[in-house]
Amino acid sequence: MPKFHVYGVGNALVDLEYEVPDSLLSELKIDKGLMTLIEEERHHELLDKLSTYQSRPCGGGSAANTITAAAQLGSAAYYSCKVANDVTGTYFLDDLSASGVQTNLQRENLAAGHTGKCIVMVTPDAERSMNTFLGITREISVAELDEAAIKDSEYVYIEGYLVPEVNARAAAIKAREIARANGVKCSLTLSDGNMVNYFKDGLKEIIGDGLDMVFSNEDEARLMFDVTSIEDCIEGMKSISRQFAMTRGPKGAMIFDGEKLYDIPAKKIEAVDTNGAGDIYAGAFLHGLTHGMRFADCGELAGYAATKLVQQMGARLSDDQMIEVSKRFV
Ligand SMILES: Nc1ncnc2c1ncn2[C@@H]1O[C@H](COP(=O)(O)OP(=O)(O)OP(=O)(O)O)[C@@H](O)[C@H]1O
Ligand SMILES: O=C(O)C(=O)C[C@H](O)[C@H](O)CO
Repeated sequence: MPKFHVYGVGNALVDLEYEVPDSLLSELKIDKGLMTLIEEERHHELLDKLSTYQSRPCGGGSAANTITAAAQLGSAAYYSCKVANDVTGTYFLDDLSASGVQTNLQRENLAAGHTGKCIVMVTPDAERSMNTFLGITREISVAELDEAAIKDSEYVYIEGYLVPEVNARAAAIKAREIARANGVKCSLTLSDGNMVNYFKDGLKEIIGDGLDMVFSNEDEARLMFDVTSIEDCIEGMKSISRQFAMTRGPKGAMIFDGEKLYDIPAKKIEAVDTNGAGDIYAGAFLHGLTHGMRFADCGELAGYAATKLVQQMGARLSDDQMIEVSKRFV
């Protein structure tokens, strides 16, 4: 038995989440529903403009959300990432260790700098628009990978958000190569429309000659394969991965186990914040896959967890909430 069920690699970010009206997005020229990379100056400018709004920090980072969710459900999990020796970095690491996630980082050896932060603006339609200041995670590279841990894992999970920086992309590709050479399954999330729009070739480099499992929402799939119909998205997803899950917000998800396609509807609920919906979906799905659950049941578990998450603010559920999720699927 491998030591880890899931090994993730991605950005380490702490989210600062704000509930804002749509008019503020237009005023601040924010791309609605997308993730935009910003520099430190813009980060401070946005914080100033948001100073009259309530916010609370919360562990974020797409793959970190996924790996944490899997760990909360009981998976043995590892996360490769980079934080600085500041308050935000300590906050991020405390969060990971509270969920039992192992990492490559040692608190006494953290470099100086700024840990990455993501300003998440949530509008009344529950859509999240993100502005990310990567800080030190911009430097994530193959040095953050733990080859022995990858070899001792059942699944590697890579976030598409690693694609813009050459060194980060190299780490994603290396993680896939180590996995492939050692019979470890490899999965990826396409992450975001902007990543697909601007870095499609880089994502193709990460995908290589195909993966075991890919997570995408339907908009990302449309952009990735330059198609409009859901049928063409499905064909596109089949061309890059043996299995896949294509999430569709309130419509649920379409999942493919290599032979059969399942259309799994979502429960009708009132969503307040969709930040992290795709992340927790992937985490619960990977937990199911690595714990002998049938493929369709992984989709049910993932959808249940994601639908629970979007009914509250923040990208993560508490340990107690995750225990409730897991109890429904024993
Ligand atoms: N409005 C909603 N009602 C019910 N379930 C929802 C809703 N929005 C999201 N979900 C659940 O979350 C899953 C993932 O949602 P979605 O397709 O929006 O992911 P995403 O776009 O990757 O999210 P994000 O990028 O914000 O993490 C859906 O398959 C569904 O189970
Ligand atoms: O911007 C990135 O790189 C992200 O991964 C953003 C995350 O999805 C965000 O922190 C959500 O928790």
